[in-house]
Amino acid sequence: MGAIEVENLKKKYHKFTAVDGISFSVEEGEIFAFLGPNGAGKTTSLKILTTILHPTSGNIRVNGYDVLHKKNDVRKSIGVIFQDNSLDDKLTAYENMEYHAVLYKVPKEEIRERVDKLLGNVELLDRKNDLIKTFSGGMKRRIEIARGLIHTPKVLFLDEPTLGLDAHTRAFLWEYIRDLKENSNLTVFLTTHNLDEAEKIADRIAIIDKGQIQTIGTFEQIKKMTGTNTLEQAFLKLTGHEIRN
Ligand SMILES: Nc1ncnc2c1ncn2[C@@H]1O[C@H](COP(=O)(O)OP(=O)(O)OP(=O)(O)O)[C@@H](O)[C@H]1O
Repeated sequence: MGAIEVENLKKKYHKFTAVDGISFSVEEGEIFAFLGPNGAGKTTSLKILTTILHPTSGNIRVNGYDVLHKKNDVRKSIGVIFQDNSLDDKLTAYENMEYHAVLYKVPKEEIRERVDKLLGNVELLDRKNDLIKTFSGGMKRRIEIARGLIHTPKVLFLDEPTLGLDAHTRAFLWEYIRDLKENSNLTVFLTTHNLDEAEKIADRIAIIDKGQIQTIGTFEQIKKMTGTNTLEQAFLKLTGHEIRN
């Protein structure tokens, strides 16, 4: 059984088809990237996989749980980091993490240790008692990722994880995500329109455009299948040059 299994997923917003019958699976411990231009259907797919949105049709399982009928089981077994900052600016880093831990029923006696360890991993332990409103965008994203791991999820979903971050924070997060995979067998599903991001951290990439998967494979397989030398060339070959709205 894959960590994520998707069969013929469709999502319509009224008459507009945002996701048009996609199928794929992600193995446990794999880093899988959904790479696509603006409006491709990446965020819509991620919201369906994380039970935020209802699909129009399709069979979707995450950690073996059906996203329509076992919502709570899915939610308990995943961590999700969306594009928008979802931290409470008026609370400290520690309090934001603690709040999330309580919500996810982390045993009370384990909370302090887990928070400290995760804050240490993202190099923000010394700032744990500072208010989030004093943090930079990159620091907030690091806290969000640490927070998303507090209940030891089996699958981590990241929507454009490094959008708007500087090169140092991007490199740090890419390395951190790879470390998580190596050391805890975490499965990672991320959306991105950053070719570099997909190439640097994903084990496999699905190129999605106009609601459909154009190709799936490793970076090397995609280059071979498209007869190109770089992911950028493959991407443009598969998705064309037209600007998306
Ligand atoms: N609530 C909604 N109502 C109507 N249309 C929507 C809604 N949400 C998204 N769409 C449309 O569905 C399509 C896919 O959007 P989605 O946000 O999934 O794309 P994306 O690949 O994540 O793009 P981006 O990289 O720009 O975030 C877009 O054309 C978008 O305008």
